[in-house]
Amino acid sequence: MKKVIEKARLHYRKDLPFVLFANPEEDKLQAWFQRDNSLTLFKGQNGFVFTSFNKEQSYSIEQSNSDFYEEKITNKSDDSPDFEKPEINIIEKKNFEALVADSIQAILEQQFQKVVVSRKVLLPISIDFEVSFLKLLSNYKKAFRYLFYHPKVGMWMGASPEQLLHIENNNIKTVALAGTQLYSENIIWETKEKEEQQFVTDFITNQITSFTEEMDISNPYTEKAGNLAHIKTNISAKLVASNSALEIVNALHPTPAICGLPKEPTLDFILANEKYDRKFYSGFLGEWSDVKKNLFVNLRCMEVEKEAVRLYVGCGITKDSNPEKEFFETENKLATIVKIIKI
Ligand SMILES: C=C(O[C@@H]1C=C(C(=O)O)C=C[C@H]1O)C(=O)O
Repeated sequence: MKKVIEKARLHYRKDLPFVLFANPEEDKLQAWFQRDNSLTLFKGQNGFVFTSFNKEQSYSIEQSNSDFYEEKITNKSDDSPDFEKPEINIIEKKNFEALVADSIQAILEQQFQKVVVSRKVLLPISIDFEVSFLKLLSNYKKAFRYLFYHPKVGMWMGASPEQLLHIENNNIKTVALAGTQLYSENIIWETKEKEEQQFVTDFITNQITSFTEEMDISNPYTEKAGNLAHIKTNISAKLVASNSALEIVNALHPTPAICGLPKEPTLDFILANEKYDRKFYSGFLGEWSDVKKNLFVNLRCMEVEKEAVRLYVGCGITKDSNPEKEFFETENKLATIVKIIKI
């Protein structure tokens, strides 16, 4: 594993693009190191895809222009002290609660049924990205863990609990994930959370129906993600046409797990009201090849700069939401990613 981390350090010093990633439940670290610093648009070619929330930026670390490495993850769970979560900023809290209140109002006016609003938290610190990524790897084994760097895009890392799409041998798999609370032994979900998650399941199954047959939809169940719990439904089916993957991604993204229902008015609402650019947060990323597509939603992530990190968090709003409760939900999500920071 040292080899990949050292190679990443050298590549970073040379300002060359790379991505390191580990699939959920796998103790295998995979890496693509690009041979030059070109910024390549994603057009369905083999490689690693990195796409922004608004799809305006969609890039590929192309297989044909990169060296691939794979190593067993050997670092043990890191029990060094966690980075302390910053104190709550009263202005940020008020602003976010006002955004949630506006969202509820729009829902009551029947502009849409559910919207996911988010915020960004700036920490003026310089982090050790190698150690932080190692901590992320060992702390969130059930998540899709990654570190992406491109000199023309920046550095991002995260531990996503949410698969957008998996396609292999004409079998398609995805999930509907929503509803959040702190993890405990006996979790009870309220109607609000169940409804919020059902919106996602219905949207996804609707969007993929015309591309698939023999769809199988699991019952919703509780899924642990770090110290949080979500409601999850597994959806699988067979593809009716083998070259429809790009169309399916377009039909799915952005799902109501990170945007809203219906898609268009909620996207407009987010762009008009969040008042910041989500960039790659809640976009999608992952492997894309002729044999396999394995994409995840970019959640529980941060953007790493030389002297600052930006953390991105959001939550789903329905008519029954409570602004302060939703703010604390984003604080809990923040805690999962802040934990892995090493300065
Ligand atoms: C938007 C985020 O997470 C999404 C929203 C959730 C919710 O509203 O409960 C739960 C899981 C994710 O689908 C985030 O982590 O920033």
